[in-house]
Amino acid sequence: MTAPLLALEGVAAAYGRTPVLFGVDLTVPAGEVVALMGRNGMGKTTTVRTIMGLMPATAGRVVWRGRDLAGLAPHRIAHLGLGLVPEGRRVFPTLTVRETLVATARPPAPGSATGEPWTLDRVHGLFPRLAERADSLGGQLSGGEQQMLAIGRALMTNPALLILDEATEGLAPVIRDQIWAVLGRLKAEGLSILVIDKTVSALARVADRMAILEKGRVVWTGTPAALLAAPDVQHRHLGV
Ligand SMILES: Nc1ncnc2c1ncn2[C@@H]1O[C@H](COP(=O)(O)OP(=O)(O)OP(=O)(O)O)[C@@H](O)[C@H]1O
Repeated sequence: MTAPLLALEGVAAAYGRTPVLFGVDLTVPAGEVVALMGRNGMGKTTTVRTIMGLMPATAGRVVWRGRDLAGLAPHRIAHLGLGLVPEGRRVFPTLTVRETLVATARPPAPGSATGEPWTLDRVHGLFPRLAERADSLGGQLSGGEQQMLAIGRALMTNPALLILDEATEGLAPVIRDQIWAVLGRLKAEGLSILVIDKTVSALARVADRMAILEKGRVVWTGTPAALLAAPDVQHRHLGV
């Protein structure tokens, strides 16, 4: 069996003296879409921050293609092929859309190309709105446009794994639908994706496997079909 692209093995993390993750086990196999779910405050964003090296794991390991990422700075981790679409989008307010996309462009990390490299034209093909807004400053964009830009910016780094933290939160339904459609296209191209979101039905359509985080631990994993067939699990762990 080949090693998974990303594996979290018993990962713990804390804010100061307050532990938040208590041993997270999570695997993203190459070419798969994994959904990470959980109610507010259960540790999803903290898990992402720990993967990206934005905070240290106090126990356990984050392993990328068999390599322990402990001690690597966030930019080094990103350069290995992890592309983050952060919660809250964090677009650069004083750069134009074009400048943002060009400034973040990188070739794929060695051995991690999953298809045709991402270019400005390819990102515009995915999000035509970004072409129309190419000369607008990040700070002038609507929430939906900022989200498209955050995804385009991550794709321009030619990631082997795209990580999206609440990428549809607070957006109009029509924009959410566009983003889910884009994730479907990226999956069809073979990109590996770790997606955090609250919309179970949309996640179930795109994901190969799903994991539920509760109080800093993964308490359930399974297929979308298994989750959809288990309303008690959804009710107990997701409050839906
Ligand atoms: N900077 C911080 N300092 C202290 N505690 C924090 C900090 N950020 C998050 N926490 C706490 O850590 C826990 C996990 O938060 P986290 O943001 O990882 O959850 P989440 O599952 O992503 O939630 P949400 O869906 O609300 O984004 C929460 O109890 C939260 O209050």
